[in-house]
Amino acid sequence: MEFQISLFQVFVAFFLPLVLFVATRKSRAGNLTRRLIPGPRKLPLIGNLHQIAVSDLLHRTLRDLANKHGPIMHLQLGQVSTVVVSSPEMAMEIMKTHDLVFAYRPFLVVAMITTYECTDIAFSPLGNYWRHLRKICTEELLSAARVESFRSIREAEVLNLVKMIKSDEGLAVNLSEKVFAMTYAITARAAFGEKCRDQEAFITTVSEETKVNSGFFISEFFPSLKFLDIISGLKHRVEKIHGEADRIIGNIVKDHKESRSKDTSKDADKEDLVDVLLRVQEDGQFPLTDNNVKAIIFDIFSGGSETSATAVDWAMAEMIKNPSVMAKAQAEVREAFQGKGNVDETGIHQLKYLKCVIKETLRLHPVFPLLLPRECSQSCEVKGFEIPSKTRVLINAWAIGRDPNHWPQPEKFDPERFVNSAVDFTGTNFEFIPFGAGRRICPGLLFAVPNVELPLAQLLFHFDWKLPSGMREQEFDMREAFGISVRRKNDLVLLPSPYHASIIVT
Ligand code: HEM
Repeated sequence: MEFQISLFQVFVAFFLPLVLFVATRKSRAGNLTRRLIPGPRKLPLIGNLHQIAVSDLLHRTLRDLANKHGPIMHLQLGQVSTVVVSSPEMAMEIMKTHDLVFAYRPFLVVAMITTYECTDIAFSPLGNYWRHLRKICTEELLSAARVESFRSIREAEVLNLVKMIKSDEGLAVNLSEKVFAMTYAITARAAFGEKCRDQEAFITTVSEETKVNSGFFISEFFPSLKFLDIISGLKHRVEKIHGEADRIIGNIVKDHKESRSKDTSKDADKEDLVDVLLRVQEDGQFPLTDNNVKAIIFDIFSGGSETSATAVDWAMAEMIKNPSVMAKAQAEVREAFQGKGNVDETGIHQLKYLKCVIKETLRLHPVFPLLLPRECSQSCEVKGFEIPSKTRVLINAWAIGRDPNHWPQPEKFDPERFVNSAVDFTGTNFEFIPFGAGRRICPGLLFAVPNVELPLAQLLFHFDWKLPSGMREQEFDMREAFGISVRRKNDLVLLPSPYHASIIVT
């Protein structure tokens, strides 16, 4: 990460004259909004880039700027005219009132490479192809019935996690590492079925690709200077990693095709996600190429694994910092599953307080603090401000979740605020949008929730948790790492002790 920031500084220092020359000729739409939407003063050519480069945690920098300039703010980021939205009211304007205009994604060089030319779900432009993919998600891939069909996979992998923790009894465990490995294993089994060749290699490559994608690409701010990504070697690095991931997923798809041609009688409820996509491909009602199938599987991996693990990680960290919350959540889960000695998904709906803990975690730590970037498809008036076509729009869900006008004591971790509250993350309460809202809302919500609930319930049921000796809650590290999705900067290392009523660990 330090490398990426210093690359930016080197860029500003040495390439500025070049930028001056090219950008004056190629800059488009940018300045149109200047007199219309408030924003900080801009420098020639780099605009406001110097103001956002002060920290690598963009959501925090943007919140500080919004506090000075307002909930709708214009920034000129190099050549890219950008509007940042930081209040629930403005978010509702973008994602509800004018959702059709703003449900586009900007063209990003790195996304072109890693998403098979934007034929995945997340970066595909609004249109028939994207609509069809979303339909496949709701009806087939990520439906409630499909998610339920993966229940035994989740239960088995979470139990594995519990057993692994138990096997290191008496030692501090790197919980982050183990939880990330577990969610990748769940997604891999749901996507590919029982262990398939190269599964481990695929997981390693995808997580590497996710890391590189979170880096700083000059072309994101200076689209006309794409060649600098080539000179810096970043484009080559992404292409290399993606080439390897493509080779592996290509083999997996090929193996699935071969086994389908031998056995055509697979029950729909036994299908893995690659099977589902290949069946849609075979049906032929909607043309899906092999690359389209691969692009969708990549989305499910990058969307499905790290996100849930990140949420579990932050929830455990917050509970360690707030022992009374942990005690209450633990009492709830132990009371509900006392007779069984283990948690399964049949009774998990009883854990009302745990659900509040998860909501509170996602309020303070939305996995994508700026959601995914949107683009305005045609000039549009929003609350009296004119946003020109092609403007990039960032929605600061992190700042919105901490808006003092909507959340009393916004910085406090207090799950009680969700007890007896109807506020939910399904995209109708714009003060709480960790999964986004509108047409582009996360289609993996039903898949994500049990991936967060079950591990947390099991971790709380089977173990008591504390910090390794010598570390106190007050000095516990809660820093965030740089990235599009925001993980903890340092892994969560905790000391577990087994619970006597557990049938697994005692
Ligand atoms: C805690 C877990 C998760 C969180 C917090 C989360 C959050 C988000 C957010 C904020 C967006 C962008 C919404 C917007 O632009 O308005 C998104 C999009 C998306 N998510 Fe998730 N997600 C999670 C889990 C998942 C899972 C499990 C899957 C798939 C299995 C998934 C697949 C996707 C896809 C494909 C998109 C792109 C949708 C589109 O552009 O049409 N996500 N997610």
